[in-house]
Amino acid sequence: MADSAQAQKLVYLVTGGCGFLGEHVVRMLLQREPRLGELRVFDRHLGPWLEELKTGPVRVTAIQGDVTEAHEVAAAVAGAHVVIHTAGLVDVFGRASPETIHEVNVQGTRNVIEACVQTGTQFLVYTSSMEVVGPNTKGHPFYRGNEDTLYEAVHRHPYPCSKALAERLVLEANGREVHGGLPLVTCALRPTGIYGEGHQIMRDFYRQGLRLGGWLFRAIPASVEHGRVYVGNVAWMHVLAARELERRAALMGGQVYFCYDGSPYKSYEDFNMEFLGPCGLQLVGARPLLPYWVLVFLAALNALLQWLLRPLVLYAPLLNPYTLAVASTTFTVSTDKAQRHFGYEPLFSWEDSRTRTILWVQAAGSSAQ
Ligand SMILES: NC(=O)C1=CN([C@@H]2O[C@H](COP(=O)(O)OP(=O)(O)OC[C@H]3O[C@@H](n4cnc5c(N)ncnc54)[C@H](O)[C@@H]3O)[C@@H](O)[C@H]2O)C=CC1
Ligand SMILES: C[C@@H](CO)CCC[C@@H](C)[C@H]1CC[C@H]2[C@@H]3[C@H](O)CC4=CC(=O)CC[C@]4(C)[C@H]3CC[C@]12C
Repeated sequence: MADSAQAQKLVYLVTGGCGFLGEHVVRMLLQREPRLGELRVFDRHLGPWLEELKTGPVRVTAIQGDVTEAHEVAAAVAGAHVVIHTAGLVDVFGRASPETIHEVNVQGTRNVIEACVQTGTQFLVYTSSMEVVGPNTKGHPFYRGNEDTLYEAVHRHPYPCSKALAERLVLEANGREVHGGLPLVTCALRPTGIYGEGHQIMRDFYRQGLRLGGWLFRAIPASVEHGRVYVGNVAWMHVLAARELERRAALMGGQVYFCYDGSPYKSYEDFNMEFLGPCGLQLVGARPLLPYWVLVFLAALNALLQWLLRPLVLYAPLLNPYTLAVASTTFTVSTDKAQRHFGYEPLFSWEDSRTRTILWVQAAGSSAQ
């Protein structure tokens, strides 16, 4: 019995499998999941890199679809053993409307859950976010917190609101009976700010620095610490969680886990300089060059301009009241819950993660010129 279970080949579905994190999850599954028989990659926009994966020993099926369309999700989920749901609209810059963010992140997640229930898929791993917890609207620091740390989670921005609602749906669905009579087993992983190969904001900072002659200017005090996590380790945690959900259903079902690794706690800007520095950029100023109230004013001005210009053009700069609040609030995680529950250890050391990211930034920068 145990032998036949071990020999069984499994069908995995990764929603959002062509995104920044999703691509790493897809590649990690192919490298590190020995029981993988078929890998379905579901995304609204399929990447051309998927073609090269189709020549390997595992069947890779690319499915162009929209998580907001229940029938498309149900068709993709049917027959899958495990779903890793990373698809989401990551927008804290006001590019999409609050309704669209809600539709993709909340209704999309509801569709995934219902598809599991209808088609008999038993295991669901959801990519949540640290934003479900905070920083809150009051700017309270979250210092070396874990999954049990008490924190006043109050959100107003559509993105964290949507992630919190979706996470709740996923956790509440744990234990629901799926088609065939077995219980659904779910868990949610909460990455902090992810970095690594494919990180668009890092690339944008690099290009901006190049345009400014190699300089970036400090805006946030170095004392504000952020916990960041390497994308390869986030992907690895997804693969392990998905694998162990079956064996450890009673322990892991309905649980949340922060995604963590050995990346150092630093301010957002100082952390980025770990990669941008070796690529030739310099961060000017030991302290912020502008007083905080000026940044608050500029962020508010950007929000006003975005609102005024919306009928004519999309104005969505990096700085707005929400991104300023997140960047200016300490949020660091210190936990071993994933290690205790399913044996997670980071696959990539900080040195490896740093080197891989630097190489990617260098390549991304040169391809831009
Ligand atoms: N980037 C970060 O620092 C963090 C991201 N997360 C979460 O990780 C997940 C992945 O985020 P990223 O890879 O950074 O974003 P991303 O934007 O690179 O990837 C999201 C993927 O979902 C797809 N997608 C979006 N709407 C869709 C729809 N309606 N139907 C089907 N596919 C759709 C996109 O095409 C994209 O490929 C998201 O759920 C996000 O909330 C959580 C914590 C931190
Ligand atoms: C004030 C600027 C001066 O240089 C810096 C602005 C940086 C911001 C754009 C980023 C600072 C913190 C980031 C967020 C954080 O890493 C947590 C996140 C989790 C998610 O689930 C999605 C992305 C993000 C909200 C991330 C977005 C960019 C920042 C706000």
